Amino acid sequence: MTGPFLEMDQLIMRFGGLTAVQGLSFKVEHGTIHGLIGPNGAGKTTTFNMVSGFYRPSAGEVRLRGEVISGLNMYEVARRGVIRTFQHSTLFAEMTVMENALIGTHIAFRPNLFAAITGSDRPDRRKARMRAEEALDFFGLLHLADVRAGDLAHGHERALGMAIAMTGQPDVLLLDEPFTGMNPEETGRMMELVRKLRDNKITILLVEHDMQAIMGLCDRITCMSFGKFLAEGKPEEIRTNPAVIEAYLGGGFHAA
Ligand SMILES: Nc1ncnc2c1ncn2[C@@H]1O[C@H](COP(=O)(O)OP(=O)(O)OP(=O)(O)O)[C@@H](O)[C@H]1O
Repeated sequence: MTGPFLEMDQLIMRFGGLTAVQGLSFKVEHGTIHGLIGPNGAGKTTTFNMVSGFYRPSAGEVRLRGEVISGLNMYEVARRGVIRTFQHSTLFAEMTVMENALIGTHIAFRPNLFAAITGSDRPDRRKARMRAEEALDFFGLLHLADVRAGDLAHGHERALGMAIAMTGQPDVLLLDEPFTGMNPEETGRMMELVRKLRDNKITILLVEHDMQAIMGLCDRITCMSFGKFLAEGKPEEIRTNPAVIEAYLGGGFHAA
């Protein structure tokens, strides 16, 4: 691999007259947990959407291992190993935990109608089930495999969202506010799991408002404000950066 692992280069996103992201550049190193922070409306979610292929940038590029991935659709981006979770739950409430996890595996195993008719997709289906079981086990959900997703406790629901993303075997996992609505115990447990993902060489880009979680988890943090790059550094550098503190003033920056 030459150059940085994941690179955002001069990203611009315009919505009509509003420029939500204005020339944002930063790099994410392989195997790290990289935080993206900024006050409300700074452009974090829009940036995520450009990285995951949900939005095509108005200008600029996202590169993975030097290959341009911006402009590809979400499915193509996922096939290259970049998979996101959503801020709000997108589970199928009426389906079981296992069924939800199996849906995630379809990102990796392109469903093939012909193979399904002839039965030649059976090994794939077995592999998909193994992968789904592995992901559920990793997130401590295997014992809940037959429970309706809609009946899960909030912490388990968020964990299932991550397990679904993991069944796609990402190299890069984009986590959008994974700790929202979690109690401190659930947050602590989830932080441990995110560290374990990093131990397994998965690169994490994390948007999160819980500053304690961000500061405790991230190797590096990029802070944006009004759609622009503001600062980058290690958690302790960001916590004490005057420009970052200023950007958050009035917005409730409680860097523990
Ligand atoms: N689809 C859209 N159409 C028009 N404007 C949008 C759209 N999505 C976001 N915006 C605007 O772009 C700006 C950045 O929004 P974005 O959601 O990316 O910020 P954020 O940093 O994720 O905020 P928060 O922390 O509140 O989630 C905001 O002014 C928002 O209103």
